[in-house]
Amino acid sequence: MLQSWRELGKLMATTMFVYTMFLRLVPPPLQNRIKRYFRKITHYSNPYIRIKFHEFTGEDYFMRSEAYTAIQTYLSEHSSKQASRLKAEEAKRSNNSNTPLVLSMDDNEEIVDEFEGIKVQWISHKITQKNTRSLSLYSSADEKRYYKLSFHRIHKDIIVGCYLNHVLEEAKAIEMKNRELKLYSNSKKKWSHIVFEHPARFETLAMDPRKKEEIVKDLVKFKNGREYYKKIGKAWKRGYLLYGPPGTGKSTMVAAMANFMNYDLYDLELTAVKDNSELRKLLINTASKSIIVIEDIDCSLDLTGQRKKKRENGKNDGKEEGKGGVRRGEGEEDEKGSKVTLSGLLNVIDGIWSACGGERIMIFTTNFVEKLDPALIRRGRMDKHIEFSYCSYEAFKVLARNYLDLEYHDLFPTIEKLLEMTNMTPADVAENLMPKSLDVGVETCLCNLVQALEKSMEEDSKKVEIHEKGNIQFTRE
Ligand SMILES: Nc1ncnc2c1ncn2[C@@H]1O[C@H](COP(=O)(O)OP(=O)(O)OP(=O)(O)O)[C@@H](O)[C@H]1O
Ligand SMILES: [Mg+2]
Repeated sequence: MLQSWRELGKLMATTMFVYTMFLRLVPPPLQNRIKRYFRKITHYSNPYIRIKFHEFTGEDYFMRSEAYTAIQTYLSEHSSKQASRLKAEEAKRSNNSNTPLVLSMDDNEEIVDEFEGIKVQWISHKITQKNTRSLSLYSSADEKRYYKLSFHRIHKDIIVGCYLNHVLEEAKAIEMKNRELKLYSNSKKKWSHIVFEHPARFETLAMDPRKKEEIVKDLVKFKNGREYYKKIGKAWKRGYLLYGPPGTGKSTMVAAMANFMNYDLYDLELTAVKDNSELRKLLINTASKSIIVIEDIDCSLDLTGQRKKKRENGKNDGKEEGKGGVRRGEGEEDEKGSKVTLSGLLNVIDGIWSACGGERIMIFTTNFVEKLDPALIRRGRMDKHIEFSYCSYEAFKVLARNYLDLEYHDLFPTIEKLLEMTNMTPADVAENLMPKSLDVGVETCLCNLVQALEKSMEEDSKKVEIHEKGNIQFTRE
């Protein structure tokens, strides 16, 4: 293919040369007519179609073309494998890319791309024009760049109809992959953001590997589920409830999910939301491909009882005051705190927000799942409930790998037994494994952990003793 393009190029160049020489010999009135005929002849004899995408468009060539940028992104992913002349530019910082440089094809370089078995050719052209008007001290020339796409006439419909769309979609996906993630938080009715740079990854998360794999599969299925959600007529949203004791990795899991999905994170502080309508506005203003997390949902709203429970001391209006001054009923006034209600939250999750296109994940975390209103966490709202518990031996092995670069040690079996006999959170195990100074060796760290586990066991047995004594006294009384 490339060979035939080259040959065709040579033939065209020779023909163009002969043609221009010939035009010079012809008197001007005849030139236009000859030009018209020549265009017709070349149109029928040349089987290839060429499309140019200029870098700058608009009347004064001031606007950078989005199509050009997208093509550049798309080709930079393919060109580094094919093109022999590349140019390097500094990459934007991103969680998923460790390479500081991005390679793309150099000017006047060409590559061949394939789509549904059809080969197309891309050439990056640079034209340098003398710029007499330029006041720049550094450059006296105007550089114009464009990409030229060539393909056989018979594939026109597929290339124009599908391939170009494919290029734009792929470019979007590449940009998403390489972008900086953002962490949004809400204050004064608005979202503000900072760059999200959390190192948590599924590989470093200490939990049962089977459970981890199940969660990863679930996320992948969700990510690729655009058509599926359309087919079943459900909004492309998924809810996760993460519950378990403090320090078991719930917040770490949220960060790992954001990194894995390459989604922005919206940390929604419900107690800072004035009322249901503000909540609605905030949620509508979240972007597609994002995770909205409400940490410690049991503390954010009073969602701990039945929604219809009546207040014992006051007028029985079917509403109750929440822990943070947040109420559970509709329309109740509270001058001090947030007036977000459980039903308000449910309405937003199920209502308008669900109708916002694009994939979004909502996560609630809590230490007390049993206190939550079942309506809030029923399947369909919180589709997947993930329990976080105390450190198992499998989880310990991940932490030992993370913190000490250790696959096995003679103390591992002792630690395994101790972990079966007492409860310690991954946060505490991690704290004990962390070397306290640079000269502390692996063995010292493991011994620290063994001691901490033994101490925890002693405390457990003391608690049992006190409990038993209490029971005995109670029965005597
Ligand atoms: N499963 C885990 N895997 C790896 N590190 C963990 C895990 N659990 C806890 N840690 C470590 O302990 C620290 C605290 O964990 P994290 O904040 O995720 O706990 P949490 O479950 O969100 O607690 P809380 O309920 O108090 O919010 C983390 O910074 C992390 O270093
Ligand atoms: Mg947390």
